[in-house]
Amino acid sequence: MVGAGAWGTALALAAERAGRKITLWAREPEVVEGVAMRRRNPFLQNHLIPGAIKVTNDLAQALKGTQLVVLVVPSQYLRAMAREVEALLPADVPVVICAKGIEGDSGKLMTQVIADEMPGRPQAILSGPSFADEVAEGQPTAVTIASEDVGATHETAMASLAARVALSFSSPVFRPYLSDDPLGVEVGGAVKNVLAIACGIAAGRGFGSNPRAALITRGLAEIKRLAQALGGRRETVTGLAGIGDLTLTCSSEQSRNFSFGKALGAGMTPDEALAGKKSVAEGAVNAKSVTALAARLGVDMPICQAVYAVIYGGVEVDAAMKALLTRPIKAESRELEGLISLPNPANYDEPETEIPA
Ligand SMILES: NC(=O)c1ccc[n+]([C@@H]2O[C@H](COP(=O)([O-])OP(=O)(O)OC[C@H]3O[C@@H](n4cnc5c(N)ncnc54)[C@H](O)[C@@H]3O)[C@@H](O)[C@H]2O)c1
Ligand SMILES: O=P(O)(O)OC[C@H](O)CO
Repeated sequence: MVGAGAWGTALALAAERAGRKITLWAREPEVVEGVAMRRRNPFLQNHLIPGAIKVTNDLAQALKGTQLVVLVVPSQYLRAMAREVEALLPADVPVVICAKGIEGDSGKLMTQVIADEMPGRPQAILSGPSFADEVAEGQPTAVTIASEDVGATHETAMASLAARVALSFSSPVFRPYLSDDPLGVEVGGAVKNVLAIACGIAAGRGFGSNPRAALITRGLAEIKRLAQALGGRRETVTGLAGIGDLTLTCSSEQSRNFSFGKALGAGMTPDEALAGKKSVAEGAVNAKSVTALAARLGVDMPICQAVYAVIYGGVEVDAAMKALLTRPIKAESRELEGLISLPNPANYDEPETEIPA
């Protein structure tokens, strides 16, 4: 397990429950010390880590003899980490990507980052609605594991990397589903972080259930559009890694992204809301990469753009909301999308607030 933040640690516990032998690689000496001496990780404080899980900050030692590497560092660090791992790992050992994000500078998906840095290496992606704390606690959780080699037949699916990874984690409390659409799976994971910030903002502003339901539903339409533009399938977006994760993170204060948004909605600046946080609110980074990628592909993602405008454009929450709600009236269905655009009378008295792209 390369990365011993909350999620790497929870996945180590899940795999240990599934009977695997785990070595946890941690970047921070205090994490190694905490796990080795007290069986506690400061990133996931409430859970005892069984002695069978080894911990080290020596990457070569962690990778020695391993049959599967699970990469669990945040998306902005994945490229550098993959480069380090690649130099130490035999070519045939597969990797599982667990980061949810799109790379800032390049706009690349995590699978593309791995293809750049670990060319030819078999890769799978694990995503879905899964708070680390609940997985660590052994609460029932279902995730999606995707790899391109799942194929269309029983034989190819059974022999796929996704199936092998699923067996590595599967236990009576952790149920993986297989997918052959890594792209659709990862777009869901990256964009839901930004949408969770939007829902947090609405909650922090004091709004209730109607705005949240609207943001989740229209946010899902944004995920679908981006996934499809990149070659993923709309259908994948209705699965655990799409609507499942979106529903989870948009409705719980356990989500770091939702909580970050809530602080913004309550009036904090982005810097104030992020100050002193050891854990990641990846959507804050992804608001930039998602909107840049959408602009490059010509994909309409107004909610993500509004979040970007609040975090980076200095746009006030109320102005961003009004701008979203008073856009031209459009059709909801896929078939009519793009055909209808009515001037919105709700916008008649004031010029529309610009949401910078
Ligand atoms: N926490 C969850 O509930 C959860 C669930 C599913 C997926 N994820 C995803 O897993 C990934 C890891 O998140 P997390 O929750 O474990 O993180 P975390 O916030 O708990 O910990 C931060 C992690 O970032 C690492 N880090 C900090 N600076 C680094 C650097 N320069 N280079 C490499 N690593 C560095 C730390 O070592 C630590 O592992 C994210 O992409 C997240 O979206 C998290
Ligand atoms: O706390 P968040 O918002 O990073 O969400 C964690 C996981 O991605 C939930 O599936």
